[in-house]
Amino acid sequence: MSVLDEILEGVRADLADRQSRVSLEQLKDQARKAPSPVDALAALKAEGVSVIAEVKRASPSRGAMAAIDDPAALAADYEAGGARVISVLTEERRFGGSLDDLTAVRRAVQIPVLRKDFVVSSYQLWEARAYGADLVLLIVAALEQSALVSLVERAQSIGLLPLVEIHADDELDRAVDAGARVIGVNARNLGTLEVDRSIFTRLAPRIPEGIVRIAESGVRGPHDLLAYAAAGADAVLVGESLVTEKDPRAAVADLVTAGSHPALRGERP
Ligand SMILES: O=P(O)(O)OC[C@@H](O)[C@@H](O)c1c[nH]c2ccccc12
Repeated sequence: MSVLDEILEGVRADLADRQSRVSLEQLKDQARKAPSPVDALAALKAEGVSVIAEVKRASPSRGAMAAIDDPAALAADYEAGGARVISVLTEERRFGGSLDDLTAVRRAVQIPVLRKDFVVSSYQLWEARAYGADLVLLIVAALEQSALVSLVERAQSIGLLPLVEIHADDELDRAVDAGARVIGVNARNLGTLEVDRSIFTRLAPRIPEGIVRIAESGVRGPHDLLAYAAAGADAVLVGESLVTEKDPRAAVADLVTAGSHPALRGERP
């Protein structure tokens, strides 16, 4: 079984448990009372390379990574450093996240917040909204095409912007067919956990004009951001190198400075 399959098994079990405790009607009610969504598309399309800074305690590839006692304070630091979006891992078993982290972060920042999880059901979209997310990750490799299509539509209909994640050519076609307006290329293969940054370089030129292109994983500092930018990234998603930093605010600011260099303006190879 691949790592992704193992993760999905745990995700489905935890989801069934939550569904037995909280009805969809209750969730929808909570979602109606949540703060209205922030315009995440505008944030991602703003000038320069947008930095999406991630709150992540652990991962299957690294194990425990950072303690993060106060995710809200970390997110506020990211925002102060110039991040345009905050990504919050909510998967519990392998990434050490929670929906409570999502709410804590939502309350601490003004910028859009992404629920980073393994979404397999529209129930999780309502959760994302109920706990304050503006964007939701949809991983093509984890979904049948019909499920991907309906989750993209459902997410949009409840005010969530879907970030559709791919790792291979056929997945790009599926993401475009599903109507994705924002596509993330994950340099990490979720089957094997290996990182290969050249995958973004290879896939980005094939992403149709008008779709936001995000490079995910493997950004260790400004140098990697610039390489992704040169390959056409509108935004980068950065986790490990920020959560393990002593001064995450300064680390984000360094990335933002690199990403706002005038030489990058209008770049779209
Ligand atoms: O920690 P990194 O290498 O900066 O990567 C961040 C992010 O791309 C990674 O956490 C991620 C990308 N896609 C995912 C899907 C599920 C869980 C995690 C991820």
